[in-house]
Amino acid sequence: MSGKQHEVTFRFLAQPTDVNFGGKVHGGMAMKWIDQAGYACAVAWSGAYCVTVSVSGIQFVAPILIGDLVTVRARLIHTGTSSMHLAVDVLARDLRKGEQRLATSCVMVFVALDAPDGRPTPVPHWEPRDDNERRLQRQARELLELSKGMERLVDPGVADSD
Ligand SMILES: CCCCCCCCCCCCCCCC(=O)SCCNC(=O)CCNC(=O)[C@H](O)C(C)(C)COP(=O)(O)OP(=O)(O)OC[C@H]1O[C@@H](n2cnc3c(N)ncnc32)[C@H](O)[C@@H]1OP(=O)(O)O
Repeated sequence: MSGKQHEVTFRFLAQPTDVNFGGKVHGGMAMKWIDQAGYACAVAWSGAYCVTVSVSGIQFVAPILIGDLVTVRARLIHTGTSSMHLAVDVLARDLRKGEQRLATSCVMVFVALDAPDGRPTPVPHWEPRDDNERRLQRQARELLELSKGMERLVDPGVADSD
């Protein structure tokens, strides 16, 4: 069934174990949910084991509180040969008031592997279907160029410096 499902949504309640001393969900917890939803979306699209290679432009725009209904939505916005670029949004709803707000968003890149410790393997091609998806695909390509620029800033000797 690879190449069919381009979107995955998780829904659950924010729990006391997810929050910090201020009563707000830890940024790291939100990132874990984002990684899991992105992983599920990438595996569903590719039909292969996938690894995270980058997370870009992560923004924490509103807090998530205990008891909020959390929605994590990951959707495909670009495919390369073995890579899948996903927009991931985290929404929080106060169930007493019914108001939903955007809490966190980012763009992630996953790569499909031919085995859990294997090499990159091709994924089904994804085509945008409307102007909004074409805009998101353009942004994914721009972020990829920025990401390549960041890679050039990494000191290749850093792994030997300890
Ligand atoms: C047995 C089953 C177990 C199941 C279990 C279930 C567990 C259920 C819980 C799951 C929870 C969540 C799980 C999340 C998954 C992880 O968290 S995985 C852990 C974190 N990630 C990693 O360890 C990945 C480490 N990186 C690598 O191993 C290597 O970089 C890779 C990914 C194999 C790529 O190797 P490479 O030599 O760079 O390959 P290369 O051919 O040059 O590039 C491949 C593609 O990557 C792209 N790429 C490389 N670097 C970048 C970058 N910085 N930015 C953008 N694109 C990039 C390239 O553009 C290329 O794209 P395409 O042109 O093919 O479309």
